[in-house]
Amino acid sequence: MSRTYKIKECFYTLQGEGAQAGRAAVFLRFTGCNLWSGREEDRHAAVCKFCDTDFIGTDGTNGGRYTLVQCVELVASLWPGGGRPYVVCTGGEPLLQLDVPLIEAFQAAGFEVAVETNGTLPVPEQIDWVCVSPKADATLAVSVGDELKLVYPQTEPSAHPSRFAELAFSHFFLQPKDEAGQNHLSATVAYCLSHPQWRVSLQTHKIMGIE
Ligand SMILES: C[S@@+](CC[C@H](N)C(=O)[O-])C[C@H]1O[C@@H](n2cnc3c(N)ncnc32)[C@H](O)[C@@H]1O
Ligand SMILES: Nc1nc2[nH]cc(C(=O)O)c2c(=O)[nH]1
Ligand code: SF4
Ligand SMILES: [Mg+2]
Repeated sequence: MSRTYKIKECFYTLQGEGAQAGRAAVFLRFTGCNLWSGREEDRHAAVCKFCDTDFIGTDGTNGGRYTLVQCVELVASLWPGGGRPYVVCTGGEPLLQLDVPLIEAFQAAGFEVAVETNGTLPVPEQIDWVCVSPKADATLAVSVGDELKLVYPQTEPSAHPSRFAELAFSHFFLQPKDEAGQNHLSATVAYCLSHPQWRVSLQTHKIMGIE
């Protein structure tokens, strides 16, 4: 019996964030994270406290347990044809499950493979686009990638943007923290104006009203 991947949900949408914002993509959301259980009652004690995502279980759109072949079939079935097929592996923390055989199987099916990771786990070099989003209280294990996308502000000094500015990324983004009753946009704009290495990343899917 071959291994299975636990998938929360899988859907076709536009990448909302970062340097690839606006690009059509199949999102594959893996179940589970190493920085929060995903349960509201644990949020205050979690390493990562501001998460905007439900990544528990397999009950979302197209969720379930999939073998490698089934996973690739699912993702490929959601691509409409044309363009450059693109799959964004997210979660939860996708690198708890995403492995080299699955990455290479997506690529063999014609997909470019992206990952959204919290940067605490090693990143397989086969991945085509690596987005790292460091978290204040988690040790950063990744210092190279395509984009570093820091949720801002995180009040802890360990997550100040200056801590990441010298790392080997091609793009540096500050993404305003989406937090009930708070507006972090003006602080994000102000930091980017005074530190031009950084660009603003808006969560444009939320503005557009898509997944
Ligand atoms: C839900 S996470 C999943 C991938 C991975 N665990 C990570 O943290 O990068 C996807 C992206 O959403 C960002 N994010 C999570 N909660 C957010 C919030 N409340 N406001 C803005 N961005 C948020 C994360 O930092 C990450 O860049
Ligand atoms: N449209 C869209 N873009 C995204 N970029 C990163 C996301 C994520 O949750 O990882 C996300 C998401 O959930 N939806
Ligand atoms: S590391 Fe990512 S998935 Fe995990 S709790 Fe934080 S934002 Fe959510
Ligand atoms: Mg999201």
